[in-house]
Order: sequence, then C-alpha cells, then structure tokens
Amino acid sequence: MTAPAPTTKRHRRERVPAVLVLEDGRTFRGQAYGAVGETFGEAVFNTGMSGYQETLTDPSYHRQVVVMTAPQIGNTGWNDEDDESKQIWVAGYVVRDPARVASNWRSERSLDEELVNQGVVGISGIDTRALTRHLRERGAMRVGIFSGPALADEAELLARVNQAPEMKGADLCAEVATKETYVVPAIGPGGEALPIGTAKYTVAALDLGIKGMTPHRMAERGIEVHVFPANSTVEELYSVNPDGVFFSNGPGDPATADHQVSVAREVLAKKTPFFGICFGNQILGRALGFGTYKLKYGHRGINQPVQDRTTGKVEVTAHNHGFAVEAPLDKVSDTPFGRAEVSHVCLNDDVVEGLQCLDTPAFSVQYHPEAAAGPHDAAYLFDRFVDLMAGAPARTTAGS
Ligand SMILES: NC(=O)CC[C@H](N)C(=O)O
Repeated sequence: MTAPAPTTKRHRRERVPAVLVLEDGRTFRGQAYGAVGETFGEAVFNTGMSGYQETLTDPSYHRQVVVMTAPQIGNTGWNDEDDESKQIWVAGYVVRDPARVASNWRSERSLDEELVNQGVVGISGIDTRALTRHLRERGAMRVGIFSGPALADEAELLARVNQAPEMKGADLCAEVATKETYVVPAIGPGGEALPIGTAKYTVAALDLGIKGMTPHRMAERGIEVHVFPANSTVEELYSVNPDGVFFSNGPGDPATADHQVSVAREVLAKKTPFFGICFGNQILGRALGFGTYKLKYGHRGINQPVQDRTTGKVEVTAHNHGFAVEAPLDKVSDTPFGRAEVSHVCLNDDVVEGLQCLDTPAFSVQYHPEAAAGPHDAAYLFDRFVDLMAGAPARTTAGS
C-alpha cells in the first residue's frame, strides 16, 4: 500500500496585536494566535518538540497558559484522532513562530483554526526563550493574554492579572472529569473490543482529568476499565467488583484533594491493588502521610530522565506536573499502611517521581507512562499493575 500523499494547507490570517502580561509586570508584545480576546491562567512552559495536540487536550493543563519552548508549532496541523479528551483545556497558548503551512496526511485543519473553533486565546511572535528563562528564574506565575485592535494600557491589564486566581489552593479536578461513569472495554488478541464482563481484569478508575490514552493502555493489556467521576465514593468504585483501583492525572493543587485521599486510604486498607499516575501519585503520597508542595516551575515535556530505583534503570519520560510529593529519598518510611519508599526519582533535580508500598499492593508515578506523545520507556508500569492484580512478583521491564 502506498502512503497517502501529504496534505498541505496554507493558512493566512490578519495580524491582530496582542500582549502577554505576567503578574510581576513583565510584558511581551506579539500577534493574536487562535481566538482574539483575553484569558488568564498560570504561565508554564512545555519543552516537548512534538505532541502539541495531546498537550492542548490534556485536562491537567486546565487553567494554565502553556508556553511552547520549541519555536515552530503547528507544522502537522490538527487531526481528529489524537485528542486526549473531548476538548482543548489549556487556558491560553503561547508560541514563537506558528506554522504557515500545516502538512501531514492526517491533518484536517490548522492548529490556529482549531484554537479559533474552540475559543482558545493565544499569542505568537514573542521571544519564548526570554519568557521561559524568566519563568525559570522567577517561577510559574499568573499571566494574562489580551488581543484585539485596541488594547487597554498595561497598568490596567496588570491589575486584572493580579485579580486572577492562583494555582496554589485550586481544586479543579471535578471541573474536568466525567460526570457519568463509562466503560472502556478490554482489547482482545485480534484488536477487537471484548464484550463487557468477559475481560480478565476489571479496574475502577477515578477520573481526576484522565487522558484517553490511559484506559487504552490498560485495555491493551486485557483490562476492562470502569471510569468514575472525581467525587465518587468507595462504595461506588467497588460496585464493579474491581481487581484493581486506578487514580488518574488531573489539574490543580493536590493539597485540596481531601475526598480522594480518604477514598485512597480505604482502598489501601482493603489491600486492593492500587496504581496512580501524576495527581494519583500525589494522592497516594498524601494517603501515606507525606506532604505535597508546589515546584518552582514544574516539569513539562517529553524527555525527562527518571531513575527506577528498584532496578537502577533510567527511563526517558513524559511529564506534566507543577506539584510534587515530599518524601525521604534515603530511607524506607513507616506509614499507616506499612513500609513505603520512593521508587522513582527525577535525575535533573531529585524530585520524587514514584512511590511504592512494601506491605500493601500499591504504587504510583508522578509522570506519564501512557506517554502520548512521548517515549514508551515507562510502559512496563502498566504490566506491573497487571502483575499486582495477578498477585505475581512485579516485573521490571516490558515483556521481561
Ligand atoms: N498531570 C497531573 O496530574 C498534574 C498534577 C498536578 N495538577 C500538578 O500540577 O502537579
């Protein structure tokens, strides 16, 4: 079969002035990108050179204005297959040099058009390197993007940025999670969806902002995934008689997730196999009695080096987190659920990237083993979850 010819599409738009105003008063002037208007959020930067569609549709970015450090964004346009959720979640989007031509055989429209369709305000043509260095030195902070033919003066815009809510203390997961429970069927050996109720394992997944790829990675391993709303109770999760419980990624400050922490504690007490990703890792940390704290500027990208301390192996991983768990790296901790240790650590800055209980079948990671876009080094963690449900000793790499 010959590959379809690439679809290229030229996209022209009028130049509308725009300004980005940081809460410390620094401003950057450029042109409107995406919808024209105004938006507020927390300014964060993402270092991924690809995967912008998955980044934009990751619900963990809710209320964040994402600055792309890769200078050219939009080159492969927008397709109808790669979304991680039902919509774009970023509060605003910042790029240096938007593609003038979208070229990819799956592209349906340009990124700019999709941002307009979904009403997402962005800015282009600014020095994203200077902005990123500023955020790295001063830390993530509130920001506003304003565009239109006539912009108010900067003092007035700055005052409005300073009225926007902060990310610290924000309780956001229920805003992005499903309202209704749904089922992702397990995938059979021939790639077919297995009838509900026939899969080898059933997992109850608490949706705190889940990315579509996560239940898919479980389904590929013969798991039927029942996805529950963020505020579900333990009784609701156990109504499907799960072999394992999963807590997803999600936006906001984990210090606000008291309900989910109490649900996690009940799961741990029942000794049901537990796996958490990102926000789910922070909740497991809190359930074990550890604290969480806000990182200066967080980890967002697809090439972060993480060491699995249980094997010594280093993996290249996808990240999106602004908070982290505070747990001792150099010793096993005693927790209400037995001994626990830090299983994974980021080699750039020693931030805790994973937790493992030694007396309870539970573990979690701060990063994204489902990795779309991104490397697949950490996919073995889904196999570890299967092993935990099978009652087998954990395996260390995919297929071993
Ligand atoms: N991707 C996530 O789950 C992020 C978790 C949390 N909102 C943080 O920023 O750290």
